[in-house]
Amino acid sequence: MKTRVKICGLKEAEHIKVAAEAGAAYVGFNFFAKSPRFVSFDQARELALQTPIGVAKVGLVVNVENAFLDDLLAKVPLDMIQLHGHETPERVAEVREIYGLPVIKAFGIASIEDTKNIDVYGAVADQLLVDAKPPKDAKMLGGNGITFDWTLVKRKFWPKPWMLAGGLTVENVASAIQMTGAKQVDLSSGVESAPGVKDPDLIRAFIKAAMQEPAPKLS
Ligand SMILES: O=C(O)c1ccccc1NCC(=O)[C@H](O)[C@H](O)COP(=O)(O)O
Repeated sequence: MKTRVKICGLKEAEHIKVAAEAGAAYVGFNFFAKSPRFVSFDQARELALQTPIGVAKVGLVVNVENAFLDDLLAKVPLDMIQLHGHETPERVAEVREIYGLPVIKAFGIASIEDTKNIDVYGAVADQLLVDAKPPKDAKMLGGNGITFDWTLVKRKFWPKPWMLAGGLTVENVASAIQMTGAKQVDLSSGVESAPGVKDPDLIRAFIKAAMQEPAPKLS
C-alpha cells in the first residue's frame, strides 16, 4: 500500500487539483482565524465543491464550540473533522456523535510524556495525528514547520490509523516514513513558498516522494 498524504491549509482550487492529480488522499481546510492558511466558510464551500470525489475533505478547527461547528457543517460539505486543540476525549466523542463525521485528533509531541494519552483518544477518535509540539511562544498549535524526535512515535501500534506531521518536506519525508513506520503523512509549511502560500511544484514533489516510499508492513 502506498503512503497516504494529507495536504493541509489549502486555499486555492488550483492547488487542490494539483494535490488530487498527484495522488493526495486528503485535503485540509483551516478554520483557525489567526492562521495564514485560514479560509472562510464561503471560501471553503467553493473549494470543497471543487474537490474531486475520492479525496477526503478535512476541516481543521481548534477548541471550537458546537455553534461554530453547526455553522461550518451547514455550509461546507466536509468528510472529516480535525480537532487540533486541547479537546478532551469526551469532547472528541461528543463531536463525533453530534455531527456523525469521522474525527482526527491531533497531538503535539515533544517528549514521551506527550504520547501517554494517545491510547485513551484512540478509543474515541477515528484517526490520530502526531505533530510537533509548538514552541512556548508560538501563536498556533500546528503548522509551525518544525519536526520532533521521530523515535518517540517509532512503529507505534495505536488503536486507530495515525498520521505523521510536523516539519515534513520533500527532503525528509522518506526518512520519516522509514523511521516511524507511518502509513500516512500530513504537512502544510513544507509545500509553501511563504506562510500560507502553497507552491504547486512542491506539492507535486512532496506527494511523489511520499508515495514512492512504500508504507511499511509492520510486524
Ligand atoms: O497550519 C496551521 O496554520 C495550523 C494552525 C493552527 C492549528 C493547526 C494548524 N495546522 C495543523 C496541520 O494539520 C498541519 O498540517 C500540521 O501541523 C503540520 O504543519 P507543518 O509543520 O507546517 O507541516
